[in-house]
Amino acid sequence: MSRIAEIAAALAGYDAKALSVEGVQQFVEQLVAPGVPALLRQREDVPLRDALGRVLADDVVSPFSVPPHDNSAMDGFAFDGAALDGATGELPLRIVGTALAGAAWRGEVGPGEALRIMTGAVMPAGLDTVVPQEFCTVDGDTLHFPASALRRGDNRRFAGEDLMAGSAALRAGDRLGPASLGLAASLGLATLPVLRRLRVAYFSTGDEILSLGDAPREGAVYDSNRYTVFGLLTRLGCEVVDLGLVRDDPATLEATLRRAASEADAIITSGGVSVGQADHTRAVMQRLGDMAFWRIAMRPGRPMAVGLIPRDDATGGHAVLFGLPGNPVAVMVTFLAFVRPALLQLMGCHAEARRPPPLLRATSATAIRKKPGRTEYQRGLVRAVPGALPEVRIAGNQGSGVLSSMVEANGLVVLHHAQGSVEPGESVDVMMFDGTI
Ligand SMILES: Nc1nc2c(c(=O)[nH]1)N[C@H]1C(S)=C(S)[C@@H](COP(=O)(O)OP(=O)(O)OC[C@H]3O[C@@H](n4cnc5c(N)ncnc54)[C@H](O)[C@@H]3O)O[C@H]1N2
Ligand code: MOO
Repeated sequence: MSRIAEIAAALAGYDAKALSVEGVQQFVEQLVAPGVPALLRQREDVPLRDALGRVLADDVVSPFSVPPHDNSAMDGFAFDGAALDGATGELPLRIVGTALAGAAWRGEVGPGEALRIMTGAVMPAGLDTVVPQEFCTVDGDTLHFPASALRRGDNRRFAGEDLMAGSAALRAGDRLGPASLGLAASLGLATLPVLRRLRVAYFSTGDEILSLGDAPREGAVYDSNRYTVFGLLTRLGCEVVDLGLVRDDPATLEATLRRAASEADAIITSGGVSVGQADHTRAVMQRLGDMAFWRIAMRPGRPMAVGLIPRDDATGGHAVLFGLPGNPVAVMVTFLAFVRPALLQLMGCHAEARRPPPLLRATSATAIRKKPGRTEYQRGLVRAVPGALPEVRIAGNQGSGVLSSMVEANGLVVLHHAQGSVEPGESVDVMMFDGTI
């Protein structure tokens, strides 16, 4: 049985003509899963800066505690906080020396004494409290501060409060961001083991599409999808293979798909997956690969194809194909809903790193018409409202060819499958883009 038929047979209530968004997500997760282990074996060590945006191959265990010693969180004076017990009014302490960050203080600090200390300097044994210098008056070698200004233990940072020796600092499958790089650096690591970057090939189809540089022609539009897809893949950290604009001709389409499958782990096409008569795309995909053509209960993004295109070599491997609908906003929404999680899975990310951006609750400033029975994604502009839920306003024309409203928007209002129309003032879920798409 083909892999597509196998997954379809195992999914309760599967209907290729009426799939829910969640049904597609489950299907795609199962489709890409068998390809993941082979990719996980391909790894390299890279200098720390080059690890930004890559997926970590192994857990990183902290070889020592960070910070390595108890230290001061403030510039001020360290002392034994027992002096605060029952104290009222001004507390006098005798200053016996200075501890600078980076150099341990070797002397003794006894009862009634304090040590001038800088932020980050090691707390000497027996001292547990730091009074910030703003609270203090210094008179010769004597220090005064109001006892009520602090409590015992204030302004001391504990050894290991960031990382304990032996604890997991970073987890295999993490997507490494700026904080991860900094954390690795705090452990003294100059390189990190990362997984191979995922290679994704993409092309556009359609005889009415123009490449940049072509003269405008009646009835034709410029190829915007290839640039949107480039941006989406690059942000995800993929290596991109741009196979250009492909004419709607079976031989060229077949040659391009074969090349894409041999060069890449995944393929993204746009256009030609609906029911139009002139489209050869569907037929060629079906002939070459193990494919499903769906109508999804969502808007935009109703028609979509998914499948496996075998490689021409002897490995028996295949590339995962996502045939996205041609309309430019449908490309972005189907990418966010289905392609992004699948590519993150292939990249070796663990389940948490594959999650979609969290949904934010916002008050709709606009009436929204919506039929129950499909998931809708409307472009919205969210703004903060002091003391209340954020407000979201539907941005511009919602036609699935209208990219300008996507540029204007900062999030997608997610109208769930069973949800109906929304009145102004009702609250809705919004998925903020936040650098994701
Ligand atoms: N009778 C039906 N017609 C349509 C249906 C349907 O179910 N029944 N679905 C509609 C929906 S929804 C969509 S989405 C589109 C998807 O069609 P295709 O994937 O076959 O895409 P095309 O027909 O090739 O193009 C659709 C639209 O997008 C423009 N386009 C295509 N590629 C690009 C590109 N690279 N850059 C910019 N714009 C592009 C193209 O010019 C068309 O306007 O089908 C509906 N029809
Ligand atoms: O998928 Mo079409 O409206 O979803 O653009």
